[in-house]
Amino acid sequence: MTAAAGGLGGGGGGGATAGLAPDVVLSVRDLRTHFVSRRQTARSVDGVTFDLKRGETVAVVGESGSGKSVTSLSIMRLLADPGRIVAGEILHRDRKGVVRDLARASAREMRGLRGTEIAMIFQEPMTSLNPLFTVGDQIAEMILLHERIDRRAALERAGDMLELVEIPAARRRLHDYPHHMSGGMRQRVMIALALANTPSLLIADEPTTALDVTIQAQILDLLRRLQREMGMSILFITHNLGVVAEIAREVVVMYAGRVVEQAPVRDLFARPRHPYTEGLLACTPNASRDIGADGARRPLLPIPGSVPPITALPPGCTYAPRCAYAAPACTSTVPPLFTVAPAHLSRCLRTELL
Ligand SMILES: Nc1ncnc2c1ncn2[C@@H]1O[C@H](COP(=O)(O)OP(=O)(O)OP(=O)(O)O)[C@@H](O)[C@H]1O
Repeated sequence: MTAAAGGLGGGGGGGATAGLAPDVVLSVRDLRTHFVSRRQTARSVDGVTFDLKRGETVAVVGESGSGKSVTSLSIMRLLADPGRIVAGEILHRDRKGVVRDLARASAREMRGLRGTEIAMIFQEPMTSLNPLFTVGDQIAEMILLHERIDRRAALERAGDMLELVEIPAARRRLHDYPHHMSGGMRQRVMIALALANTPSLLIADEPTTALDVTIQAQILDLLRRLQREMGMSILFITHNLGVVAEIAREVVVMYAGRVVEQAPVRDLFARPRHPYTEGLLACTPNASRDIGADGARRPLLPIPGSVPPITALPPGCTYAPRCAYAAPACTSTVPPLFTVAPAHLSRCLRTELL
């Protein structure tokens, strides 16, 4: 694969970059990531498009298997074999204003970008933390990878990072091993590690899913504060629409590898326009929606059925087999994304019914 950075670098024009607004840090354009084997093709991500502005948060939401993680791993270029980006662009603007198409960046360029410009946090902190080293050493090591300072200065900075993520007695905890810490504290250490080099983009893949509700709220608060202070952009991956309302300004709803609805958070909650989003909202615990006009609690209703296997999608709208509004036309045509309101897209032939 050839490096495209030279051609796009500097934001000096050139086809793709020319259309990138100056406040956009990440522009994913018609991304297609497939897993092709001799027996079958999994179109795990099939035409995903969204923009993420500086200092803002976009949430990607959907049930298990909808393609959220494959989208984030495509951006990081950490796809497992035989996963390949087969089409589309992933334009990223670094802190110096240089725009690269990550879909075409070389492995060497990606190594330089991961951890400095683009960082990732996961549901399970132990996927990022090494059990054999103290948390201080791990954060210092991350800083030393990208900065020419001495070890003592790096450890000092690691202490600052632990303070930044509000770990009590931070400097003393530098010498702890990850397994000495609670799940919530480990998640804070992972955030410190991810933010050690002040990335322009943080990808957070279900970072609060494994935590109890109180700790979850604290971690979301922390991410919001750090985002305000550091000005980074966050791509937040979750299956939980309740969390989306807390953190994001814009939502991308995915189903079976495709975007089915995309809108500012408020509009999506006020008036979901795709039956799948309506279904997700109906099974999301949320105070304002759980209580009906009569004051009675509404039951949370799961969406019937499950996401179809990505290698055997039904023809037409892939949600039609589960959809209460499905009409005969839905099973013959893949609907395009319709603009149903300003900045609000829905991939449904019957959007007007909602
Ligand atoms: N290595 C792989 N080989 C083949 N198919 C894969 C591979 N990795 C992912 N897929 C398929 O891609 C589809 C999307 O998976 P993905 O992990 O992105 O879903 P997700 O929405 O993130 O779900 P979850 O919330 O469970 O992580 C799934 O159908 C999955 O089976």
